[in-house]
Parts: sequence; structure tokens; C-alpha cells
Amino acid sequence: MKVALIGYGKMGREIEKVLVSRAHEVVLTIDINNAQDFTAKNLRKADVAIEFSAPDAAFGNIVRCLEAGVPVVCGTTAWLSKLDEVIQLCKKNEGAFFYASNYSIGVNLFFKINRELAALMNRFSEYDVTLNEIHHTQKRDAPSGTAITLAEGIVENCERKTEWFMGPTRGATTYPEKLEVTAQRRSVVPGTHTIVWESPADTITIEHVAKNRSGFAVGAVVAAEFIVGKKGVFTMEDIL
Ligand SMILES: NC(=O)C1=CN([C@@H]2O[C@H](COP(=O)(O)OP(=O)(O)OC[C@H]3O[C@@H](n4cnc5c(N)ncnc54)[C@H](OP(=O)(O)O)[C@@H]3O)[C@@H](O)[C@H]2O)C=CC1
Ligand SMILES: O=C(O)C1=N[C@H](C(=O)O)C[C@H](O)C1
Repeated sequence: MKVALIGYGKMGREIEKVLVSRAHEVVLTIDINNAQDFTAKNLRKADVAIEFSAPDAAFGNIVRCLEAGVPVVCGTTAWLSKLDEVIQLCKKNEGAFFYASNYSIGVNLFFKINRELAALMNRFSEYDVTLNEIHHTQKRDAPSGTAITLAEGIVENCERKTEWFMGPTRGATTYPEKLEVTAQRRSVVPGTHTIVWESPADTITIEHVAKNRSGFAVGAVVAAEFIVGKKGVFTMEDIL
């Protein structure tokens, strides 16, 4: 598979290692410093583009790939207010687009556990819930895309939580009908997400801790292998 890497930072470099280990070829690398190479002609040398850049850059990058007719796997977070526009463009151009807020298999299993636990909690109103994420200090967005997916999973499945909001407040019960999400930035933490369900009697904690970025990178490459030759909009549900 011939791959264009759009965004060559921490994730772009990690993905490159996985691509090489699976005998794929990187034919184009685009970063903020070589935007002049980001042409439709160059993009078309690739079977697929993998986009991990920055929140303010992702939408434009995706549009350029879809307009060039190149399938795109995107992992960039904090641009999803424009997701519907991307879906429409993808359909109009009969292209292929894959998005996940987190490509790690472990996190996607964690998403399922989170949704099931939230649904189970409908019968146990004595429990309140909070969500916290910790990432490295270079991260530009908060809360993380993964935390938003987890928060949506709780709100969609636990009837007493109608929406999530960004804390911190003085305590989880400040707004009992809302889910409080908090974010911390510490050193080089790759990504930790913790959900705490607390009753007067006990505490149930579920947590996903990324040890490094390899899980994200492998998942993104698997998504790229999956999307080549397909048309439509895909998520990790299509792989799992
Ligand atoms: N879905 C998932 O599984 C994961 C998602 N992510 C997300 O991926 C994104 C990137 O993360 P990460 O690699 O850690 O971030 P980095 O900042 O390390 O890398 C991003 C790179 O993109 C470059 N860039 C900025 N603007 C553009 C542009 N217009 N076109 C091309 N490249 C550009 C940056 O250049 P410069 O530094 O010069 O600005 C930088 O080199 C984030 O949104 C993050 O949340 C991260 C891990 C997993
Ligand atoms: O910026 C990061 O590093 C990460 N971003 C993604 C997110 O916002 O959820 C995925 C992972 O947590 C690492």
C-alpha cells in the first residue's frame, strides 16, 4: 500500500514505523513546513492518506484528499463540528473516509465496556459518575476526543445524565443531571481516561491507560488497509 502521511509529528512518525514494519511505502509526507508539496498530483501517488495534524488544519486537509479522490483515514481531534460537511463531500465525490477519536483496539473495547456499564447504572440511581482524562502537555485540545466519545457513551446510555460539561466544579453532584468531564496536562502522558461511578457505599472505577502511542498507530494503519478500494464513511465499528 502506498501511503501519504498528512501531519508528521508524534503520530505521523509512529505511524510511519508501523507502515514500514508491515511492508507499506510512504510516498508523500506533508507537514506545516512543506505545504507546497500538498498537491492533488502528489496525493494521487498514494492509495490512501493518513491524517494526524492539528485541530485547525484537519478539515482543510481532509477536503483536499477527498477532492483528489484519495481515501483518507483521519485521527485528528477537535474539528468534528465540520464532520457533516466531510460526510456530504465524501458521498458527493464517491470517496472513502475513516474517522476514530481513538484508533487503539483497547480503547475501542473500553468504549463498549463504558456504554454497557452506563446502561447498567440506569437501575442504580445511587451512583453518580465523573470522567477524567490526562494527556501530555503538548496536547492542544481539551477534553480529548476520546473523553468526548466516552462522555457521549454515558449520556446516550444512562438516562439520568442529559449532557456532559467541562469541569472542574466543586463536586460531581453540582449538576446531578450533567456529567462532569475534567482534563489534566502532565509531562509526557500518552493518554489516560478514568471513569468513576460513586455511591455512598462504594466506588467503581474503569480506566484505560495507554503505555505509548503504538496502539493508536497500529489501529490507524489497520484502518488504512481496510479502507483502500472501498467507498463510504467508516468507523472502528466497521473493523471490530
Ligand atoms: N485518533 C487517535 O487515535 C489519536 C489522535 N491523535 C490526535 O492527532 C492529532 C495529532 O497528534 P500528534 O501527532 O500527537 O500532534 P503533533 O503536534 O506531534 O503533530 C502534528 C503535526 O501536524 C503538523 N501540522 C500542523 N498544521 C498542519 C497542516 N496544515 N498540514 C499538515 N501538517 C500540519 C504539525 O506541525 P507543527 O508542529 O509545526 O505545527 C505537527 O508536526 C491531534 O489532534 C491528536 O489529538 C493523537 C493520537 C491518537
Ligand atoms: O493528543 C493525543 O496525544 C491523543 N489524542 C487523542 C484524543 O484526543 O483522544 C487520542 C489519544 O488519547 C492521544
